[in-house]
Amino acid sequence: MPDTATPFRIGVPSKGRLSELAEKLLNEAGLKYRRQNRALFARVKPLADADPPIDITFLRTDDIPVLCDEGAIDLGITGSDLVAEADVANIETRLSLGMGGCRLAVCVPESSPVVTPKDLAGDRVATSFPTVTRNYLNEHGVTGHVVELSGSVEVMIALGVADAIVDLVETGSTLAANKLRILDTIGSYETVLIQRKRQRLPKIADRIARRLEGVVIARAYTLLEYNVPEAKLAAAEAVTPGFNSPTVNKLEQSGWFAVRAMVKRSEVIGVMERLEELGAHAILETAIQNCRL
Ligand SMILES: Nc1ncnc2c1ncn2[C@@H]1O[C@H](COP(=O)(O)OP(=O)(O)OP(=O)(O)O)[C@@H](O)[C@H]1O
Ligand SMILES: O=P(O)(O)OC[C@H]1O[C@H](OP(=O)(O)OP(=O)(O)O)[C@H](O)[C@@H]1O
Ligand SMILES: [Mg+2]
Repeated sequence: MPDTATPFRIGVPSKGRLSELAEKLLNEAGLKYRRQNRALFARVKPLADADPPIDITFLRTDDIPVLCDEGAIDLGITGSDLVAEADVANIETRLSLGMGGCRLAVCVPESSPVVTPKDLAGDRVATSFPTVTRNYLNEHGVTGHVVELSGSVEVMIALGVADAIVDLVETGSTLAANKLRILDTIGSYETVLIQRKRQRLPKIADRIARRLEGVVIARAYTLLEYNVPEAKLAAAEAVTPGFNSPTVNKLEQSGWFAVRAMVKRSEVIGVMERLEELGAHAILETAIQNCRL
């Protein structure tokens, strides 16, 4: 019998760049809460009367994978880089949340003679991602000394503590400011929803994941509507295939069709220009607040 007395716990970052992003995402998915000063929990209305209460649990971002693995929280919002670093067995990624994109890179001074990862042999590598770093060095058959730190890794070469670093890169401005260059990219990461492999309350977890998925898709897509002559309809549908398929309706004006389709936000300007070139008229873009597909 599942333990329905214990609240359903969602671990979210208590501070830092992901904290507000996570709160906004959960709010848009209908999970609204207010954190009282520095409280550890904030209660959300249950999704259904019979459900246990849902507690948003405010944690260090890097602790969320471990606490999910230990069963202290049922779902967690954290960085997939931190999931890789935690390297725990009982969790899985349920959903990419379309935010917090970044890379983990091996970086060396701009003036360094190092050209390939093998040139790092015997070097000191400073990082706050020791597990990922050791795995990377092993994969490349390189023995190096990993200097484990909790932050401000980018200054360790200048401090004479390291010959290279493994750190997160988003815009590259920290590297430039410290006269560092990327030797190799270990991986790309983003913010994810994680869950225990054996869910305590799977129905609630599924419902929350579906709500978040609706918001994530709505943020990534926009709705495009336009009118197009029959002769160009097939070409236009190829430009706007939609999430599954476009909606097409005959217009009163003979030989013309109205098309409505979801288009990736990142592509919509180019799509509108291609439709215009095809002879489409009344091309309208509408934001999608939420969706279920
Ligand atoms: N430029 C970035 N620097 C650090 N983390 C980033 C960056 N871009 C995205 N992220 C994501 O945010 C996570 C770090 O969030 P977290 O809140 O722990 O640290 P933070 O926002 O850097 O705050 P602080 O480092 O001050 O604790 C990373 O693990 C990564 O998934
Ligand atoms: O490529 P960029 O856009 O410069 O971002 C990467 C930098 O951002 C993070 O540091 P953060 O700002 O989180 O400070 P921290 O070192 O205290 O975590 C990360 O540790 C890098 O140093
Ligand atoms: Mg940081």
